[in-house]
Amino acid sequence: MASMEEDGSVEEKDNNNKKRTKSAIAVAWLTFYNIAMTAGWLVLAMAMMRFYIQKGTHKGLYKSIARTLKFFQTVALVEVGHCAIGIVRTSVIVTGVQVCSRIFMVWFITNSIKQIQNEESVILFLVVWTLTEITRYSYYTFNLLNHLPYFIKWARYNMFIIMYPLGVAGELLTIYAALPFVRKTGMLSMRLPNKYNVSFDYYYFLIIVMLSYIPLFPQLFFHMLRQRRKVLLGEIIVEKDE
Ligand SMILES: CCCCCCCCCCCCC/C=C/C(=O)SCCNC(=O)CCNC(=O)[C@H](O)C(C)(C)COP(=O)(O)OP(=O)(O)OC[C@H]1O[C@@H](n2cnc3c(N)ncnc32)[C@H](O)[C@@H]1OP(=O)(O)O
Repeated sequence: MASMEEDGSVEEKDNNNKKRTKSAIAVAWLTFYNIAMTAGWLVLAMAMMRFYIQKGTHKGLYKSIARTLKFFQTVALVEVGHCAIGIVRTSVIVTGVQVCSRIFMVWFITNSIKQIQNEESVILFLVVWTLTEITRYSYYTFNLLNHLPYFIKWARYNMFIIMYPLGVAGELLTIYAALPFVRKTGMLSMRLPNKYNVSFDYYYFLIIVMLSYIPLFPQLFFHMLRQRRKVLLGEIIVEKDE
């Protein structure tokens, strides 16, 4: 009996140790990830400023930062994995919509349609994303290190009130600017007849994507308002199970 109790407590200790080790690994990974992403978006911010100061125009700016942007925005897919395996307390759906819509904007709109890369709306969402991500990833980093300056916390949970609508405006205007090119070229579309017997019109798909902002954006925005109330005002918020 004594030996069983001993075994039990050894097993319990072992489990606790595993939990501690796992969370230590998770914390180490998240700290590394957030520092790398803060650095990445800072590099982007500096590259954009340097370009504008040197050239005095936004024309050509997207092209000059495209590789770095594609890399860091695509890496953000890892965040959906963080939620799925439970190392961060965030909804997979909220993160998935946020990350996928950004990746879609980068790869399937701005990168694929060269004619729109110099639109002001592209610069608008790029500046907004950059400011948002520098704040967000530095918030997570300092939070993990238990040394969170209040102004970063304040910025994380206040800036989105202006940045979110501005970012969405930049994205929607960019998709809108892409529509004539997509219609003219028939890019990424499949017309019948074809061997798969499938028809897909990217032009109408983009219109559906634009319309999907109407139900999805308020949900993301209100999610952030709830987070703001929780973190800045200390309100206890009971989230529905997903
Ligand atoms: C096929 C194409 C489909 C297209 C469909 C289109 C529809 C799209 C419609 C909507 C479009 C939106 C487009 C977006 C535009 C922009 O981004 S504009 C720029 C402004 N944007 C913002 O301000 C973004 C704000 N939103 C968010 O930050 C997101 O909601 C979020 C990224 C999902 C984050 O929210 P959430 O994680 O829930 O809140 P937090 O308070 O930050 O975190 C909760 C807890 O999780 C911890 N955590 C999360 N991530 C990390 C991490 N990387 N490292 C460490 N910890 C992390 C965080 O600390 C919190 O933990 P606790 O403190 O313990 O609660």
